[in-house]
Amino acid sequence: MKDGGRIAAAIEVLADVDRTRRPVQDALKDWGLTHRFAGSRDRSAIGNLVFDVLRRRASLAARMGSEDPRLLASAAYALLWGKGLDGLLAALADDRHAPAAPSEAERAALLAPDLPEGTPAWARADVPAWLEASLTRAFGDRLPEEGAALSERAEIDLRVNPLKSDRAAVLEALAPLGAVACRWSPVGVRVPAGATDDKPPHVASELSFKRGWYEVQDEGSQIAALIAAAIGGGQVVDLCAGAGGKTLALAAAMGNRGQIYAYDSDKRRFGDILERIARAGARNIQIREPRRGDVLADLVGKADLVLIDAPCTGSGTWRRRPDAKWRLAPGALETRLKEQDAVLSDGARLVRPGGHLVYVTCSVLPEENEDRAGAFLAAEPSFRMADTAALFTAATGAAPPPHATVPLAGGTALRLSPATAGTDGFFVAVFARG
Ligand SMILES: C[S@@+](CC[C@H](N)C(=O)[O-])C[C@H]1O[C@@H](n2cnc3c(N)ncnc32)[C@H](O)[C@@H]1O
Repeated sequence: MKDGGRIAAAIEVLADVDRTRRPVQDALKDWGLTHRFAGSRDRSAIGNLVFDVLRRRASLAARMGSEDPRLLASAAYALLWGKGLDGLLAALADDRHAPAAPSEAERAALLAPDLPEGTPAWARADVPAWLEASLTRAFGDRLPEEGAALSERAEIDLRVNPLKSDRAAVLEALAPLGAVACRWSPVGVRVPAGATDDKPPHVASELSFKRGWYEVQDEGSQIAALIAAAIGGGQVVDLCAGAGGKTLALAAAMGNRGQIYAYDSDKRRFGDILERIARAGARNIQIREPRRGDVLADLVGKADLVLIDAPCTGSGTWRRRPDAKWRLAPGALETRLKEQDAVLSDGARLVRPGGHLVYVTCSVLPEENEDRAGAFLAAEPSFRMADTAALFTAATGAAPPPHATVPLAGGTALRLSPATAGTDGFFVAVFARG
């Protein structure tokens, strides 16, 4: 396929997502099934263009004065892919499957040096209008740059598994993919995402992955697990274990010593956790499946450390799931807040006196983060806020990135973001039980 046809395909997929409100991955997959002539490079280009439009949807729409997928995809091709108006016109002229060329007024919009006057801050920052106040609370006058960084294409981060390998070996094995060491995580490796029609690197098909040398895990998530591990303690509960991303990171950081109890209230979320544990060579993980009755009753007041990787809106991961950014609704946020309070209370009872609770979200919204931490401290007077920023330094050997430290109730929490840390957005708060 030529670029004109790829732009037309991206428009079709975007229109499908607008019409059906279904996840973009499903729409892309269906497009692929009904257009079998498209090669894998074409599919990558179409997917990349669709995702790039979704990342910048609000600012592209403000520029073009319309949400018409034809204009959004054309603008993304010309402006985000660096082809310019001339490159766009050439691609459209070169392919009979291409969409209509832009009108005179549309061309002027594409060439304008800035967004139209009066474009609201949320559209400039490419965040949902209803979250502008909340994100301004989080980022203050840095909202434009934080929003822009949340709208970039993300690299792929890997966590090296020291139970099976080391960072030098993984860097060597993945040198053909352009792998480099991560900035903060001592076990982090970063692989570039690629540009325009590049296929995303398929790190899971490498032999080194199958040997258990690394897992795919954002550096922010690695840091959260490293902070928990830096606290120390042999009896650890991972209360929201899901498929075990943080469980495995903890097992590795603990050198297979101690005991990690991995629980999730929804057993379907364990997914392929057993396979992952086996591949990683982790031997200190015990899975506690939810059943009738309290399957954690024997751990009440016993845990040195309870990790709560809480259910959240995922607003810190918008780079990877840009359609979720626009689908998120106030009702879903309200539901997450209730779940977060509930799971914090579930976790608190497990912590022994002198033990710690680590609260983590992959969200940057204060409602899910410092507000939940404040509500927790008010509800559980035996806990006090610890110095999470100091634990960041203990875990990484570096001071936290600028703007990441959140002073809170006499201690500190951390808000990592793509703009400040180059990671997904994460919040980490450590509480100590008196
Ligand atoms: C952010 S995900 C966990 C991701 C996982 N820790 C990882 O690193 O791959 C949150 C998980 O919390 C679980 N969850 C929600 N409420 C819970 C509760 N009250 N108790 C335990 N798990 C809960 C959800 O089922 C979901 O799997």
